[in-house]
Amino acid sequence: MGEVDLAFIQDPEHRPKLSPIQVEGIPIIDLSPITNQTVSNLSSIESLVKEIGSACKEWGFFQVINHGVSLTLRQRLDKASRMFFAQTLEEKKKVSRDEISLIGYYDTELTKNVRDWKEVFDFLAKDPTFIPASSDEHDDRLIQWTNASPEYPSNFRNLIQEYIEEMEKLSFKLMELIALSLGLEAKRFEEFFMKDQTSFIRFNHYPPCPYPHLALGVGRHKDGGALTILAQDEVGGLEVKRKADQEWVPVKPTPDAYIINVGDIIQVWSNDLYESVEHRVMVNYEKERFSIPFFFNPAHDTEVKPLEEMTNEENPSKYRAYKWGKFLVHRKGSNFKKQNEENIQIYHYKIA
Ligand SMILES: O=C(O)CCC(=O)C(=O)O
Ligand SMILES: [Fe+2]
Repeated sequence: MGEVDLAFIQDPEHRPKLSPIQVEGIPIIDLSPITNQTVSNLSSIESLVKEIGSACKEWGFFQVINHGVSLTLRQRLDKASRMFFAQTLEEKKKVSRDEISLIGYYDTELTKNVRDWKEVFDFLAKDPTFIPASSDEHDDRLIQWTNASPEYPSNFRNLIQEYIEEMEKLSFKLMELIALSLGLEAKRFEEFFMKDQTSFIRFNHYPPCPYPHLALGVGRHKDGGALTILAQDEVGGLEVKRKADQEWVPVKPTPDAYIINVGDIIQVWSNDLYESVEHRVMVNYEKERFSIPFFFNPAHDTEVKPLEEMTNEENPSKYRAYKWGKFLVHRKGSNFKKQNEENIQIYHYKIA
């Protein structure tokens, strides 16, 4: 691709700095106190809970090590994902997203109306997943999203399913730690994810880009769900907007670590105590990059609003309730088609 395709070009204020500042990055948290154990013995994990709480408050992002997810499994999945993307476009399009089931392969995703320099393959944790038929609040119809099953590599589907189980286990543990850090019962969030979860995993491939100073792999955005668990490879490119000074800070790859970020739903549940932080992905002139985020999302009919325990007379609820499924459908629509307005954001539900 020699010529610049304008669809990918970011407005000047959103273009990346190719040599980002080298600074102390997001905290690295050692999960060994809870690996292979239940989060029941509060005293042994007190300092871990504090670390999680400060990371959520100060950064909205952290990395975890000693998380209990098998490295071999991660490596096998990573290899399978590379094999999948190395196929011809024609092969990959056999498992394309369609207008009904917005899950599968896609290479023309937009973030805030600018095209991302990437191709993706999405796979649901629960098949089928129930989703509202439209974002119209008066429309009660539901549809089902289902997974497309890639034929190649032949073990891809099984590996994905095995890995999703690990991601779910880790997500539940992290949600318990986050609940404790907010002064809530460890299992406070469990009910939202027990039935009809809308979680999904995404395989991202960012090919080398001839104009990395103008385009982004993923434009600046906040994750709309509850929690994201990201595996990035050794190339690097993820940047997080540091809350302290609004600088874009690179997240340096740490071998076998997962990057965790709080999504919009936790921001609302916590009544803004924790914030869903903006991030973006830079692309690279020479190197391709792969990443695998797992988006831990509640059931479509979850009514998202600040938890009662997080509000009181001095600190009233900062958001009106909204239905997660409606938000998700609205957001997905804007990733699919260019729109004349900004895509849906939680601040649209903010009580002034
Ligand atoms: O590839 C990455 O490092 C992050 C991707 C991301 O932020 C997303 O897919 O929401
Ligand atoms: Fe993201």
